[in-house]
Amino acid sequence: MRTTLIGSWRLLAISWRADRRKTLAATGLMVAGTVGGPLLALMLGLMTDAVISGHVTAAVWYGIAVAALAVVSLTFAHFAHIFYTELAELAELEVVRDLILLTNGSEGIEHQERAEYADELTVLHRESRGLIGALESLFGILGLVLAVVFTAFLLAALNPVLLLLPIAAVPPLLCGRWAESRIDRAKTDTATPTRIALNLFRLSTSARFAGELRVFRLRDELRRRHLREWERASRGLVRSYGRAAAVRTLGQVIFGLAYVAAVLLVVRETIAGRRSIGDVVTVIVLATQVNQQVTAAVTLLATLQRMGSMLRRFDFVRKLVAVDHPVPVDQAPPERLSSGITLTEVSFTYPGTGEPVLTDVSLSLPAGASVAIVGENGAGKTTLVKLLCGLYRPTTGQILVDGIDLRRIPAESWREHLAAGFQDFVRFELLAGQVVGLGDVPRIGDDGAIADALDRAQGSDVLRQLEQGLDTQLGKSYTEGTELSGGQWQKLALGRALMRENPLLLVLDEPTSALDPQAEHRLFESYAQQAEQLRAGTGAITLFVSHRFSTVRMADLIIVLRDGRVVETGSHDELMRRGELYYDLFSLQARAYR
Ligand SMILES: Nc1ncnc2c1ncn2[C@@H]1O[C@H](COP(=O)(O)OP(=O)(O)OP(=O)(O)O)[C@@H](O)[C@H]1O
Repeated sequence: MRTTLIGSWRLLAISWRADRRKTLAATGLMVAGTVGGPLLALMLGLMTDAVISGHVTAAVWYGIAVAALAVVSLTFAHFAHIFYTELAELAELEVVRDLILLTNGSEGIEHQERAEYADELTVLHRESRGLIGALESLFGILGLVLAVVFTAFLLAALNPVLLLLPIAAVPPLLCGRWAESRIDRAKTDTATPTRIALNLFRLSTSARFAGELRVFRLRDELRRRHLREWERASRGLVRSYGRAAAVRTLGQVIFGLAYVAAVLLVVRETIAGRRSIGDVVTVIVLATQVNQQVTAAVTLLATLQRMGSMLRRFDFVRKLVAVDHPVPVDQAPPERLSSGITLTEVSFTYPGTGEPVLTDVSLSLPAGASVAIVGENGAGKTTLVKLLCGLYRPTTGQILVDGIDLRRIPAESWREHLAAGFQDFVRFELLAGQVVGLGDVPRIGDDGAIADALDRAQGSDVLRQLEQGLDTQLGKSYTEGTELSGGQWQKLALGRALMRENPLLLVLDEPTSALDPQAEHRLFESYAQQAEQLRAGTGAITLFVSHRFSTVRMADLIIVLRDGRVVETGSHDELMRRGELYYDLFSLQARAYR
């Protein structure tokens, strides 16, 4: 009940924030529409008595009142609906915006690794579509409360025993609430298979994976898996829907018996001459309305309860996303790096996993240096990069930027001083210029800056191949969209990484994996120049992760990772002289290319 009440209050607040005038209008219309019902029952009774006693004028006026009230109760709800729909659209926009902010506006991305976060988000996405129904239910309930009070008053005036009729409405309400909470629990229990089934469906229908799916003949396998997960989810849901329906029916049967008893009571009093025929008409109509009110209340409360649960889920997700700050966040990042970035005994374990991915990493990345991180697959290179970008926080140990604990620098401010090209870069389906310009949003329309960044990323050739240059729409989602090759997308992503002119840290995580050897070579020459400029400008560190040792050797400092530990650091020459892991990896690759 608490969840429903709090949820209703919050829903009303969302609606009020969205549009006060429309909220008031919708409430007024709904209240008038629902109170019209019991009034109509009263007028019908009075009209019947007027007809029987031969008071024609009174009967006509009562008849007009009945007609007017019938129009009010039948039509006002429709007018109110127009307002709800608009309000619900605005409210849904607010909820969707909150969802996007919750997912992307947080400090780190730890929460996105957690299964319970993904499950809650799956349910939230689905439930947020029900806002129109929820708002309608909320206003409907407000009107119903008034209608029930008014009906109870009229029934009590006829015979106080009839007040038991609304009381008999309590069992269906309780049964309805119980049923709804079972359904809610079933949704949470089945969120994991639902999410997996949705992912498999996306995988099976996405054009991006179509080639691989066909080559490996995965269609049937994916379909089988999708079906299995879907059946797991729907079996749980169907079972809970069945139980819920049985319990709801039980509640309605209890009320039905009370309804029959109430009508029989008034009929008996009328036969005994203590009541008029008009009273019987009034009671029959009122009792029918109580039945409708109860059925409506059960349905509306169920919707509200569902919405209350959705808003509670929001709070749960907010808590998951919230980051506790063990140290005050009170430092600005330096405008220029003077000493560099230091890691002291940094260890990191991904949320929800037991094994550390990085262990006791202590490093000094000097200001202005170009640094390469190498190591076998799974050694922890990308994880280290993500820690430096502030996407995760070390489980233990510290990262210091010119002596300032990174945790004390607001995440947003730190990221403003980063430029990054990731291994799993995003293929934004936008205009080509925007795909690059997103790297520095304030300059997204600055064609000169975009062309310059692309030039430094050795990606100007991509532009020349596009018919409308920077204004070419990219992506297969558009009929007119141009699709690019993997390497072309990567060049644009690199251009995006180079849009920011004065970063403190330029991160390039396998920036050349999709490029041909010539393009790669030109790119690294260009990086060397940029690293030089950045060194002179902001003292920035250029950090890149690469498996290609011919490029790695250019770095001032090479860090060799193995199983999450730093096993060697030094320049290419130093590491070659040492003759350990770096020497082995380098020699192996050199032999393979010979
Ligand atoms: N999001 C994640 N959740 C849990 N474990 C993860 C996650 N991402 C990576 N790992 C694990 O962390 C380890 C290091 O991964 P990481 O991506 O940092 O390696 P890498 O050195 O960059 O590898 P590669 O050269 O293949 O890109 C791997 O064992 C991987 O399974």
